[in-house]
Amino acid sequence: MDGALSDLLPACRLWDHNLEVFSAKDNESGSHGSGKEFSSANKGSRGQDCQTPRSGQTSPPTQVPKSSGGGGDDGDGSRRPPSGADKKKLDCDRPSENKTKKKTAEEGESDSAEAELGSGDEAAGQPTENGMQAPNMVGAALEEEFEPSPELDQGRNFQGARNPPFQSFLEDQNPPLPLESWLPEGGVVRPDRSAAVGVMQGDCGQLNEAARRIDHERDLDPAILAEVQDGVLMDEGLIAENGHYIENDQFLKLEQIGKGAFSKVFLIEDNQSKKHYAVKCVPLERFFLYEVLLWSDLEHNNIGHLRGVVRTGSEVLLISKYIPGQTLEQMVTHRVLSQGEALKMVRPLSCGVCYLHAKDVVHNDIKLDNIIGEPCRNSLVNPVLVDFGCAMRRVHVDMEGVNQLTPDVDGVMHALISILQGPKRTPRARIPPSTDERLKQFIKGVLEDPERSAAKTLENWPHHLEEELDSVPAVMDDEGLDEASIGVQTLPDENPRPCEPPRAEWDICGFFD
Ligand SMILES: Nc1ncnc2c1ncn2[C@@H]1O[C@H](COP(=O)(O)OP(=O)(O)OP(=O)(O)O)[C@@H](O)[C@H]1O
Repeated sequence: MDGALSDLLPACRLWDHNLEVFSAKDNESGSHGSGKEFSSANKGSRGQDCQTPRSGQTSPPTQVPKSSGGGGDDGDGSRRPPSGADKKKLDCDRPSENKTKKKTAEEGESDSAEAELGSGDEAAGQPTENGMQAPNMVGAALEEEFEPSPELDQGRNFQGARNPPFQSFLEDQNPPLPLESWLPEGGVVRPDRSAAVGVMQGDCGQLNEAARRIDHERDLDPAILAEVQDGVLMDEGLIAENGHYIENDQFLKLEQIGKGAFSKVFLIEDNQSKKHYAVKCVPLERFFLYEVLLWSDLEHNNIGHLRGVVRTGSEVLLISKYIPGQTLEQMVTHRVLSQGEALKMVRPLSCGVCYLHAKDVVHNDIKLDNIIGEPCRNSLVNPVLVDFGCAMRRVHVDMEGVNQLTPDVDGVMHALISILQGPKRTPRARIPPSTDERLKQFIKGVLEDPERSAAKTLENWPHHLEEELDSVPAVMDDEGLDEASIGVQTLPDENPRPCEPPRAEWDICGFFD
């Protein structure tokens, strides 16, 4: 591995160089690209702390995407809506938009772009053959808001276009470099202005396109946003009507089933199909484009399925397949699993993680809270990984001393240990050293190899170990099991490390040496 790494050192520098460019762009614009390649996405964008590595964990360099289009960063990486000053700056950066507004004012017409644009459009708001609403007054206003400007067309608010030193650097090159050459492959381009506005049935590509559009829409006047929905549904059980997917009209909210830092998750029922889905409601300013781009084409038994994205007013609904059951976090507080059971649960989880890695997606936030235990026919549960808010695209250039899959390997190990610790969560509970060594070996083998398919993972899984450990209790109970025999150690109370993996023993980073 070392050899391969040193061979790649020149490439590392290239990557670092690109990182600078991406960081500059992202910091300025908050346009996150297609998720094709980037160093590290994190929930910093939504004010969460997942960029903080777990103790002792080596993490890839972190960049904090900031609010797009003039929105700011609160210092903690969280997004906030554009302030007055931001908006002013944004206005300066959008000459064509200013021009339009100025023209409107000069003509003494209504302040509202809708009024100006809507007049004479007789077909406005009428459903078309495909059930979509024809561009109406509001749609026209949206288009007006998206009046093209060179930099927006090349990659929204592209840093180079508004940064004179950077632009002159490009021009100074011999031959001069076009701005586009600095966009990452598949970088965010402005959505097609003729794209329909409303909610439609579509495929994964259309869903991603809608997500990009929604990401841009955060800059729009809330009054305009309130008038029209936008989004794509890609499940036959989610049925939009006349470009709408509205609570009570097209679906019913049944109950709240989860809560994130900035979101609430509800169980909904589609009014026509009567099918159930989970809907994560995120304020538009907290909408994280990468979450959708990286999640939308994932189809695996152990990965949640994104089925639709809809913006309603200033809220974005991420609609996914509903997974009945508790999170593993909730589960382990009520059940004590044997080591074998825990291992059986980690097996399909590892398959899901291998599937992700084979698709170059690193989840980056694997923990019991983000794994839902779907009841199966046998008494076990099928673990399903959700929440792609921290996910990142793996870059195919190695970084010095950092394996990009480490956070996920670490996450699976941590999950396994947390399951084994069970309800008691003794600060330093751990499995017996002999088992520890064997587990380390196969989890290392299974998860560090991005080429390994999920099927191969299953093939190589040490089923014998599961059987062997089936009868071995995972935690000491209140009656006081023999601590030595199950390898549980408890640190003194003054030094508690709840929910922390015992790093020294697992030495996960050491796997990659
Ligand atoms: N598809 C689903 N089916 C059932 N429950 C779900 C589903 N998706 C999410 N949940 C529940 O909602 C909780 C929060 O969801 P999720 O982890 O996606 O939000 P979050 O990322 O924590 O939110 P935020 O990004 O605002 O922090 C989960 O822990 C789970 O209990």
